[in-house]
Amino acid sequence: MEIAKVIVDVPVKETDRPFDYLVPESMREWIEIGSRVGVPFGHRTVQGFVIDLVPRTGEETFKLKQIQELLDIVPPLSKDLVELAEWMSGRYASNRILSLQVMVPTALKGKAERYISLGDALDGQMAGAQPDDEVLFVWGEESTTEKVQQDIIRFVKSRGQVPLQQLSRKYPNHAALIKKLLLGGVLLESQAIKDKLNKKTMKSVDLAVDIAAAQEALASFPAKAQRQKEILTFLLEMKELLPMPMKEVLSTLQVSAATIKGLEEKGLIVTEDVEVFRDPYQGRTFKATEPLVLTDEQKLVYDNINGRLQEQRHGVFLLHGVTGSGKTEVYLQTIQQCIEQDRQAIVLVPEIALTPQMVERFKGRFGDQVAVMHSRLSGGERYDEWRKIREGQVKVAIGARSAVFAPFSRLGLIIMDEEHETSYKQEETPKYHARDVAVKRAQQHQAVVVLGSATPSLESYYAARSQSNDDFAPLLLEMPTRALGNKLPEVRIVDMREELKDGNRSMFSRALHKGLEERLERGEQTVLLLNRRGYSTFVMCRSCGYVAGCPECDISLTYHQRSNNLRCHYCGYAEAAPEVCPDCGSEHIRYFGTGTQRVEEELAKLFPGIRVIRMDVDTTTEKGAHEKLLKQFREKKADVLLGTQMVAKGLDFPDVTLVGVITADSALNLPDFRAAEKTFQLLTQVAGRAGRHQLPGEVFVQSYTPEHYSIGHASQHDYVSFVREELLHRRNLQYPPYCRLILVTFSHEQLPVLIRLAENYTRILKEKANAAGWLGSLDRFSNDAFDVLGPVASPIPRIKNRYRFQCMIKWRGDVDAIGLALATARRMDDDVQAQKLLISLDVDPQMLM
Ligand SMILES: Nc1ncnc2c1ncn2[C@@H]1O[C@H](COP(=O)(O)OP(=O)(O)OP(=O)(O)O)[C@@H](O)[C@H]1O
Ligand SMILES: [Zn+2]
Ligand SMILES: [Zn+2]
Repeated sequence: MEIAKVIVDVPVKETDRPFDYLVPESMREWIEIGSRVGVPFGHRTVQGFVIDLVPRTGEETFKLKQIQELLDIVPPLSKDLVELAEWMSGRYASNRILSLQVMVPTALKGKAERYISLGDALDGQMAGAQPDDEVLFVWGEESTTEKVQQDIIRFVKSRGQVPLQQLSRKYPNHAALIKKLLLGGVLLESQAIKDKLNKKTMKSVDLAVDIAAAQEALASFPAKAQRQKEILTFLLEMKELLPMPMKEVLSTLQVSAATIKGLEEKGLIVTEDVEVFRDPYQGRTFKATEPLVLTDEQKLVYDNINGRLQEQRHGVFLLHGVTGSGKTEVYLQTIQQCIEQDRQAIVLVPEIALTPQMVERFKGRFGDQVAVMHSRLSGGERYDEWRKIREGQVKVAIGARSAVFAPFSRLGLIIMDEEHETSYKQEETPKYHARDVAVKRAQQHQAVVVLGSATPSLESYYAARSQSNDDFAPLLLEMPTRALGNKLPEVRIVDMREELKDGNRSMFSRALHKGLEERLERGEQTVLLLNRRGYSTFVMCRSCGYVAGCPECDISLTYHQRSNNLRCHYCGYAEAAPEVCPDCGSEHIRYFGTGTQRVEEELAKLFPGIRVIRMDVDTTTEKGAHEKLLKQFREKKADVLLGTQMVAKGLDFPDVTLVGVITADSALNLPDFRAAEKTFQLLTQVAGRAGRHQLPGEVFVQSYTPEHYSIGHASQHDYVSFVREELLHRRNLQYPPYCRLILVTFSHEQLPVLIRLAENYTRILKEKANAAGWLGSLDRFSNDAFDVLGPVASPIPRIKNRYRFQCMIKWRGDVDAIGLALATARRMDDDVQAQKLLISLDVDPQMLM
């Protein structure tokens, strides 16, 4: 007997370690690292993942319990994913079970029993079988694999669906073979019959006899059975494709269901329900595309990446290519190479950019070899896509963040488009960043990572420039010009303070108004961006652009309506909300608020008859809505596409010649040290939507602080100057990439208890750091550093009746800050138990609010 190390599904600290279970003899061949099992735990049975198997030494002092059941035949996780989960748990201070679970589709998390049925790859397998041969596999009999295989197939076929447990009991010594059949699609693993919802079946037609018998029957058919003869002939012709969907037979031959029934009664064919993969893109045709001849710039980049790919050696590239430089074409051709090596590729895109246009480009080039993992897919659809990946039916997986766990076995390439996007960071535990996971996973597979963006994150760019960070130092590749040779659009900044001064109280400046008018006359299109991020939270003067900021932290203060004061969410500084502007004395100081709906109304008022498509959270909640709206816009059923961040990314519309940004500053004033970076990125991206094809583009950026460097550099499309200036700020204030952050959030129902415990935590943390000899504060010139800010009330100070406090750890170098933060949290276990304190760690947080 062997011992399995199992991580159980009880996500509390006490159980965050492997437990030992005996592997019963009957499961020995079936259980592998990555298997999902049911094990007794306390008084109940819980699920768990096998993360290791060790031989039994016989020295166990107490009686170990046995694994009770095996939940899937093919383990949902492979050994490398189990290792990755372990790494992730350490890297992001997450419970192991949560790290493992994030890698498997939700459909697999349920308790439903697994069943085995026949898959649709059966044709070849059944060709030699004699369906009426009654010799069944006999226990102990010497037999060839071939024979066992036929036997298994016949067994499953005769029962329709066989519970997994039953199959493993009947064939205890043929686990490898059954797994092979499952991976080859000959057998199919599915949920219990009771949740039929999860499975889609199709009425199909198959031959009930072998080919020779069918041909024989055909030859001796009476002449009057012409229709039946046609069907049989057709099925024989299509024998490789059997079973065929009934619908297809009916429509191709124009025969009736009754005729098919007649043949079935003769025992020549069978009709049955066959499970089909739900293809969410079914019925949509994708125009096939051919590789384009690369421009010189593209070629250089491509050669670099491909060189590493051919060596089958790990490497990370940061592709900095301006909007429209043709990054996608480089991705496509690199993927082609990867496929030709018989390896597989993952393409990560921000959820928001997972538009049909993006999918179309990959489906257009690689067709059915692409699986799409979209969060809007149903659980069942996602499960199907996941299975296609695991079974090697597809070569490319495209999806948001979690697609980084696509269960490919021969991974060659991971592409991360728009690598700067914050949505690559998961906000729930495990709070992983897909970029780090991608790099780690690629390391395991000797695969290549390509991080692409027109506006790389400062962390990535800095790492590439300085080559200092050893576990992540990408090689920098640049594409500074557009693939089609056209210029980047001209960006004009409109000073909204001047507009107000001149009596224009509208949300549209005169220039943008005129621009819109011209587009309407010429029948060209406009994209309008309303950056809603951060609205209503900061205080700004409409006369002079003054924004209330923290004197200590260089971030804007957040307005708190209830207490009518302004607070800093980093250090806790607070002041009363001003009545008049402290800078210019104007009374036009207020907290900001406007919405897409208001813009839409204003547009209708100013331009009667204007056709506007509004795209924001309200109009895109429905499945497929996003896609429908974009399609309408592409078909020129509207003059204006108005929306939030959603309209800024990845869209390529030839007739868009005007882009307007209603208020560029709104994100600048968030209490987030990345505010300037985010603003720069957004402006650059949205400006990049204009003039991508023949027609030249024009961009108006409306702003109350036009002198801000993020706006100025974005208008010049000058990434490098922006970065230089931004890095200076980051260095002065000691923010990433000059250090790393850990955000520790505490919550409790009682405020005084919370404050005491949060203070305890920070005190212990500081003491330990001191004892370890790490510096107390961040010195600009020290290599190792550790510092703690806070605790202060969280930006959202109470959620669901729990008060929240937080502290921020800044660290750098060889100090084990993550370990210390976690150890300190665990040391407070008693408090956690007795007083219901919750502590959550966010390593490298993206959201500071
Ligand atoms: N080698 C090429 N020859 C001709 N056209 C090309 C070539 N490469 C790209 N294009 C075209 O240039 C346009 C811009 O390319 P693409 O959308 O891939 O740029 P991108 O770098 O991904 O831009 P963004 O960051 O804005 O999404 C597309 O219409 C694309 O078809
Ligand atoms: Zn003012
Ligand atoms: Zn502050």
